[in-house]
Amino acid sequence: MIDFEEINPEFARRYRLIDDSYEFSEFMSKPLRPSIRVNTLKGSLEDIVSLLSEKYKIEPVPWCREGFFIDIDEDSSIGTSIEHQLGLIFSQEASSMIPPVVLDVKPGMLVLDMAAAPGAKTTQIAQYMQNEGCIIANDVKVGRLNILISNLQRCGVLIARVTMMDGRSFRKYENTFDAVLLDAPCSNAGMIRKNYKYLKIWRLKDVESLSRLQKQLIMAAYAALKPGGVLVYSTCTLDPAENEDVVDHLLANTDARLEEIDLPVKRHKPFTSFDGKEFSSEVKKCLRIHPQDNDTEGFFVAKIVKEA
Ligand SMILES: C[S@@+](CC[C@H](N)C(=O)[O-])C[C@H]1O[C@@H](n2cnc3c(N)ncnc32)[C@H](O)[C@@H]1O
Repeated sequence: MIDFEEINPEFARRYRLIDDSYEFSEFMSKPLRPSIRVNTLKGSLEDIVSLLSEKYKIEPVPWCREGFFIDIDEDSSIGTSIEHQLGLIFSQEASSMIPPVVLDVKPGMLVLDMAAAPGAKTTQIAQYMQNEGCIIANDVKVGRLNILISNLQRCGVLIARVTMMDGRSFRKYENTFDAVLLDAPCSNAGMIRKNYKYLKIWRLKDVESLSRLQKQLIMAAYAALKPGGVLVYSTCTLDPAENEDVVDHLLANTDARLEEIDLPVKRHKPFTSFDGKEFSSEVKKCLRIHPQDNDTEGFFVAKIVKEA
């Protein structure tokens, strides 16, 4: 089993406060189950699933109709498969399929994906919109935008306009978007199962500066949302400073409201206080997923609405 204390004592100290269970350490030490999302912009779900079933053993992801765990040996990569190259499937971690499901977009909407690269969620949103409407797919990093653009092209997404802006500057587009996804930059603790490098590079001071950035991004995302619209905030980390604290900041400074996330996903109770800070009891409506809950990455999702 992975020895957090030996690899990164600062991480071990912090995460003892977040989840000190044996199961947490056990699942953090296991490699992730590979999973894919079927891209219905390139064919029907039934046809692509039947094609995949001829080659692979697949098992549905309970919370995403197009998601499947896929039984491949560790050495073979989905990324080089013909199905992936043709855009029929997207290699995507199962918990990361949740935010677009919760965003609940419709064809014809104007949607902002504020931190979009490399585009797993943009392509998922586009398939739910059936390539009708418009998605502003934004990111601040040019190298990651190039990967986003190639993913959009591979998946047949026709409705995305790619922008390269600091997400915080979207605050000037007040009340503009029908739906906004902020899949925020984070300390990536949820991704340790994918690669132990995320454990080695984790620093508490980064969590603190990311928390400040996330609070500014969520305020801009909410400003850009139309009344009556939905904002989804998500991270692949479990630190309350990057999750409940950020949502609490939005609730304390705006008229934002939270909604329950009703999906068949096992979950942990959100923190209503941490590190001497109290949060609004509303944050109980957020979805906090620890790796042992569903054998996935650690993940956090909040569904926020702006009154019409
Ligand atoms: C968790 S990743 C997004 C993953 C993406 N949503 C997906 O599903 O493929 C967070 C992204 O935030 C971007 N980012 C970091 N700071 C940002 C900022 N100030 N404004 C907009 N994007 C930013 C990073 O470049 C990174 O691509």
